[in-house]
Amino acid sequence: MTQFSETSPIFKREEVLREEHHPDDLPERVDEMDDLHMSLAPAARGVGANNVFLHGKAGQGKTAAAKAKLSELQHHAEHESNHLNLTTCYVSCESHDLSTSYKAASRIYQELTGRSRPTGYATDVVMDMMFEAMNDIGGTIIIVLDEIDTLGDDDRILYSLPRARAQGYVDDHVFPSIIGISNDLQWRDNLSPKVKSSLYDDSVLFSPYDATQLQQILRRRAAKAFRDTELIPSDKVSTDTDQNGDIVDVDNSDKGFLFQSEVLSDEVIPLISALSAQDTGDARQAIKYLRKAGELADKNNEVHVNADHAREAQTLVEREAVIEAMRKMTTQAHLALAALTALELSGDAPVRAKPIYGVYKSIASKVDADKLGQRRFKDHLRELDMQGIADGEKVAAGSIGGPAWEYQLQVDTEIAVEILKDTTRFSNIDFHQISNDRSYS
Ligand SMILES: Nc1ncnc2c1ncn2[C@@H]1O[C@H](COP(=O)(O)OP(=O)(O)OP(=O)(O)O)[C@@H](O)[C@H]1O
Repeated sequence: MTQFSETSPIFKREEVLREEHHPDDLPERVDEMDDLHMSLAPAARGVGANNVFLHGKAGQGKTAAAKAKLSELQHHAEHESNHLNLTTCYVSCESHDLSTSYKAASRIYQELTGRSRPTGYATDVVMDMMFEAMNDIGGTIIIVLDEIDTLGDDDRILYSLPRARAQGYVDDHVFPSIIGISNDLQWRDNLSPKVKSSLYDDSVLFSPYDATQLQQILRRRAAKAFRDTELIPSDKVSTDTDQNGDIVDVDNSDKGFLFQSEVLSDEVIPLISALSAQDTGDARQAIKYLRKAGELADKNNEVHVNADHAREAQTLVEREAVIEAMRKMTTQAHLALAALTALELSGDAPVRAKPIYGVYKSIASKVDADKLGQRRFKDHLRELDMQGIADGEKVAAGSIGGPAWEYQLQVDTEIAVEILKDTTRFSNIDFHQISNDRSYS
């Protein structure tokens, strides 16, 4: 039996590699932080911040930048300013499932007042309660709405909140504004012109990190998280040390820091950075790979993290992401997955789309779901392929001509069954029985 241990040969402070760690400095985002600074600067002058929209792909530091800049402003309000009465409020629309203006307004009300979320009122009433709470607080109020696209088409709050002063929803002594954050560019483009013009006075684009920037981010984290790993100010480094390539910017000063680690082999951070940069340039993903690589070494009681750990970490993290994607799929996508899973269990995969469609229709009847036509059903198979859940391969055309495709699962069949059975609709389905029942196809 493996014993639990209070110490690790690898980690010093592994929590630094978790999502809840908030960096104070983001030297790779100096320009974006400057833009954000300009948008918030009017608040320091007592006239309220501009509304600003931060956009860019996932894991590009949008949330981290907003939180860091707001804490700078908060520090200014508390220690440097005589007049700035500042209230900030961070709301994650996705985590709290804020898919309507009603839900968003009631959550903001809760955050501002500390009271419970109002329920059972009309949307207008809850919006009024939110504005009334702002009147009670007074001064500059900056609301961060993260994953703002969760609101979908219900854009009422996005119209009312940024224009609250102009519309007279709040008193003259109140200056509310929004920092909206989204990685869904399509959603932003589809906003009505009315909302677009009121929601963002300013907008800041966060473009994907390249491999060099990711290396810097990882080295700063690694120096805090791993044992015998540090950043040494370059003016304190003895001249006979080889400084090639590992100088890290820590706090936007001109002073570089030399990265040294007894635990991470030299290739680990460049490899992880290259893997993540080739993919989406997502810092969250890169940090996850680094943490997982450390955990793998730790699990084996090894004292060094090497490139093999990093590669295995990537495989494991990607697999977890696919599983997460499977859980979040729509009913129709789950039905397509269910049909392919049943055929995988019966040993019939790789299998063409037509027999999968037959099994799909049978399962759809069994769970009382709508049945799509064959063409739209095939879109779902292609979607499973794109998400890495299934593998589709073009095979020789049938006698009538045209390309034919064969599909097989890319994920472990038992995992697919487990995830489907977690979905209420499929909880009573016996996939092993379906796979034995030839009448399905
Ligand atoms: N320049 C940076 N320096 C240090 N850590 C960073 C940097 N950029 C991002 N991170 C870290 O990467 C992770 C993801 O960043 P963040 O949540 O800010 O991204 P995001 O752009 O808001 O992504 P999403 O749209 O998916 O929410 C966080 O752990 C954050 O601390």
